[in-house]
Amino acid sequence: MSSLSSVSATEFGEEQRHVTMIYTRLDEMRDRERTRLAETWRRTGGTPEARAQRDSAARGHAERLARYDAVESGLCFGRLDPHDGTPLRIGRIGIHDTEDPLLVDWRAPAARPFYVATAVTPYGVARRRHIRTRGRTVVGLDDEVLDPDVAAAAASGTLVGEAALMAALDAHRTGRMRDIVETIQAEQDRVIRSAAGGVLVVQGGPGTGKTAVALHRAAFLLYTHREQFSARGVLIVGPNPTFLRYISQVLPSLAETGVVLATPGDLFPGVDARRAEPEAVAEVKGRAAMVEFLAGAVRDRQRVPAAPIEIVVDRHVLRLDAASCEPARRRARASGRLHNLARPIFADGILDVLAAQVAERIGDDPFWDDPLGEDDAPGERNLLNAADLADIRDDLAADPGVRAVLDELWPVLTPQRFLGDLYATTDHPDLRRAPGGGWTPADVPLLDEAAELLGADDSAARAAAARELRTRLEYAQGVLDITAGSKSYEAEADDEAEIPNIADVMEADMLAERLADRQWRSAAERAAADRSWAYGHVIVDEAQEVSPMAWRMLMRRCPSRSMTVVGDLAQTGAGAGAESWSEVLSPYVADRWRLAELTVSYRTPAEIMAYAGRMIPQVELPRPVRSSGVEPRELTGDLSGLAAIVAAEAGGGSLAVIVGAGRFAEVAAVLPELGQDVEEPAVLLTVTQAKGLEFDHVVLVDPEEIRAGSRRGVNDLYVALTRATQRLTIYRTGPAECAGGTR
Ligand SMILES: Nc1ncnc2c1ncn2[C@@H]1O[C@H](COP(=O)(O)OP(=O)(O)OP(=O)(O)O)[C@@H](O)[C@H]1O
Repeated sequence: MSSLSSVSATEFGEEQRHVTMIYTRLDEMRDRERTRLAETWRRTGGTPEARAQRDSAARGHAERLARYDAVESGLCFGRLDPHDGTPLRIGRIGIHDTEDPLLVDWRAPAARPFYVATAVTPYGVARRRHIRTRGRTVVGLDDEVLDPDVAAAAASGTLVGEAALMAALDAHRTGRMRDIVETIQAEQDRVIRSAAGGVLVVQGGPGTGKTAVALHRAAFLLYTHREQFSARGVLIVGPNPTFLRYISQVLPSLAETGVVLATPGDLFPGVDARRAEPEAVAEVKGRAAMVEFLAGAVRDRQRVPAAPIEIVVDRHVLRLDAASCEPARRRARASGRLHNLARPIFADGILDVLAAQVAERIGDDPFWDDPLGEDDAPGERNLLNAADLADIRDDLAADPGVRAVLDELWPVLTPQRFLGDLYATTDHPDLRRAPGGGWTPADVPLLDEAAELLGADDSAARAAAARELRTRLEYAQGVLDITAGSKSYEAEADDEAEIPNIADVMEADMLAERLADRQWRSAAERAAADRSWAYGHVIVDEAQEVSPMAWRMLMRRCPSRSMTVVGDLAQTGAGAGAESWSEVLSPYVADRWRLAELTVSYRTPAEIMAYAGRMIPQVELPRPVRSSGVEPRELTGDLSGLAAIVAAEAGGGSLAVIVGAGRFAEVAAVLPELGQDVEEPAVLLTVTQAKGLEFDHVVLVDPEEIRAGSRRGVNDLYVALTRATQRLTIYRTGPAECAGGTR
């Protein structure tokens, strides 16, 4: 077992000197970036390409500066003393002094023993030290001697850096999640450093650190595969904007900024899905059956006339009916193209039908079988040739009446128009709604599905891209010609003859590609604006809430299937949420996914966990790592009593009042000062809103109503019971005669 050792004043001083040296080096790095940034901005003018290069260089300097600022607090937090060799300091980023590492990045392989070494498996480490700092001052050192000879060395379940861990867990919550880089536990470290490829599912009860682990894994992957993942971007999906705000500071504090945080409702660029709708409707929209429903609705928009249609073109009355249009529809469908891309085939077929009717009227030769009388040879029945027919088709294609009929029979559709029209006309009772009024989060996967079914007529965009590529190629060729010219001139000096020139190492098309890649927007920004962007890695948090339709959309964003799926099936609240990971994943990766389980709850104290165990004995709970010494209390009273409790708690750490959705309005009326901004000291939330969050003190109103409130009421109650880090109050609103009383 590891043992704590006392630290002498000399050692304290030595540690302070080293920490000061690291900060001095950080200051130098910062100054250098600041100077470079200023120099870059001073460079003005030049070609558009030179300006773009300057912008991109400036962006790089600014990002590095921001990174150095972000790691200021707790820059160096650990030290490993090997049995032989020099000690290693572990910190938020790697810092070198000439050859030697002053500070090893926590993600580097050399830092790993800091998180996983135990007395049983010390990885060559004799001592592990947690360094606590305030500002730049060392305020505490916690040492563990990893001694395999100490008795009872088989202590499994040993907490790594227990003092530092307990200090972190007991700290007040602020409404912003903190990183756990100083106290990552061994089972968490294994998940964080798991290989990037394939789908990794991280299952664990509330408070086991799933979110924390997912975010640190993002930082680890970006560090380990920087090229690959910063070019394609990493997407982190969370259940709602409040949750994303709650976790938004973690990656910046780990000096990683190039990550896209989004809810599933944010993933259709150009659509702001804020409209609310009943859970039952969202559930219907999330079902896998919507795939067929939408596909059927697209086919329904590929029509033939139910009754004959007449179109007047140049005084000719032309007719279309089901029989004459059916071959065009068959041919368009058989092409296998998506709806919008198959429309030209359908239109061609219809124009053929109409052109034939016009030709029959104006080109018919009544004397075709006896053109000059007597025994003259028969001619063509129709006087028009192929060119005449083509002219007729062109005229028809431009005719507004014909175009209107084509739009009626096979309209070119955007996903928004298609879905809005479908909702307005469907006889599905849950889905029918008037046009307009915006989109809900559950509409977004349907818009995405519709986009896949409809296809974009991107011929104009492709032509523009081809034009741009030509321009880039010409420009690149120009650059190569100029540098090749300057080479032959400079090569007169012998010593420069060996210096390779850009024209020697790069073809024009390669250079053109580089120029295209070097965009001024970051990969994360470009990804967020592009529906068809393929991310390098996708992390889905609270993944149990994701509906089958939303999974389809997420999988489209990650064709490489390099994914981390984080959740707890026992907490599923959404009607369309998951009950089994294999059910969720098998359509995409069959059984090729791996499971990691987290078993220890770092949030919920033993007293609250035991209480939860009594309330919901059917749920298997994670093992709490600490106790608060405070038993949950049960109170009964009316709603004004609730207001009194909230008022009495003011200033005692973060507080959340959690209610079932059905009681929200009523409770909000008596607690008007409470909003939903989790950075405020006290908030009022529904269970769904509280998912993934935590507070020092939770007041849970009428738990039995939450349990009875939905098909997944037990899961909701489980979520609500496990949000507190210190204290839990159960408040039951009893009959009037109990008003204000407690029991
Ligand atoms: N190794 C650790 N060191 C310090 N704090 C930790 C550690 N692991 C988890 N925590 C803390 O425990 C709390 C719960 O973590 P987190 O929110 O990641 O759990 P979760 O499994 O996602 O919970 P839920 O299922 O409720 O969403 C957070 O405050 C987190 O910072």
